[in-house]
Amino acid sequence: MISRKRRTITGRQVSASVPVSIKPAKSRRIIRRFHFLINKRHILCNKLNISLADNDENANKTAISNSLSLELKKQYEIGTSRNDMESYLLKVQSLQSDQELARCLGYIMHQIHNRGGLRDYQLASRVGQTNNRGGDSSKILVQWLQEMGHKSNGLLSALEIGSLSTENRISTCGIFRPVIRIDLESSQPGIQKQDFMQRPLPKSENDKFDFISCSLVLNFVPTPIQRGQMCARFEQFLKTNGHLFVVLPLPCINHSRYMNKDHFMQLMQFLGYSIIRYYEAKKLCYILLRRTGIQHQHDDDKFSKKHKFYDKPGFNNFSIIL
Ligand SMILES: C[S@@+](CC[C@H](N)C(=O)[O-])C[C@H]1O[C@@H](n2cnc3c(N)ncnc32)[C@H](O)[C@@H]1O
Repeated sequence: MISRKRRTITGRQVSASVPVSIKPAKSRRIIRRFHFLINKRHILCNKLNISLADNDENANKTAISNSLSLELKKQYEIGTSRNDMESYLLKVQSLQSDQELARCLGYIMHQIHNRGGLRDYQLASRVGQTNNRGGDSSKILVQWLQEMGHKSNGLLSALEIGSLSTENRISTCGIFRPVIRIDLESSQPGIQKQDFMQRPLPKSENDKFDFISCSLVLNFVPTPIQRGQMCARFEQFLKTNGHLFVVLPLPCINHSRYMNKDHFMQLMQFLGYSIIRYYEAKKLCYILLRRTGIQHQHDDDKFSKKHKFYDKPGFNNFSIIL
């Protein structure tokens, strides 16, 4: 159970202190719906030749208003005819006219940013972090750090990307001070609204972090190239020998045509990390890496292209390209 400020997932008004609980099936539905929207957004942007270099709402609005679209802005700002738009979304691949494509994109933006799509997605994810649903993923990180001899003396700085709560173990364990928490959409005080890809670069080694946590964020990033850009960017925020904690849904690693555990590890080694810990749970995999700065060499196109490792029915297309 968690506290939430504005409304329940069904739209009912609640006071700040009323805890909200969402049944697992409903959480899954919200999360699936959100991934459906960002997937369609990606297809539409490609068809419209709009480059959404990030997930930022304002950047999206700018990209959109520069390119098309009274039609699109109209949909974005007021949103209309839900049933029609939903049926359009199911056939975006076959839509041809820019006007139709722009209407769909505007509708998606409206759903994500104005109709609470991202907010409800975060809420569903936060409910998934409660103890009776497995707890937040930084529990594993803290357990590992304690095994490695780190004490609760607040000597290390941490950046938590995609932060949904100030109460996660990373914030309460006492090992880290400060913990800077950022998210595309701040869901509570203490979490800055910021896109990591737009975060100003540190000016000196001292401004860098000892730890970066990136739990269930890479899979949220819409394209393989943008995921690669995020992986490459961590380095600029990490002190030498600093640690990076990555959590991914297990199917990204064990059920993708274009990714597996070895390939992910080699990609991170190529970027100058060594692997410290790896753990697979039922649904997630947890990886702790240390930034050594020593890059492992590989064939030129090993990470700059997709390589098909498996071609089995039901596999997904998760990949990372540098
Ligand atoms: C599934 S939630 C995961 C949250 C939490 N870290 C966890 O482990 O459950 C993904 C979050 O990552 C955030 N996110 C995605 N891309 C981001 C970026 N470029 N910068 C900051 N936050 C980002 C999203 O807004 C979303 O709240």
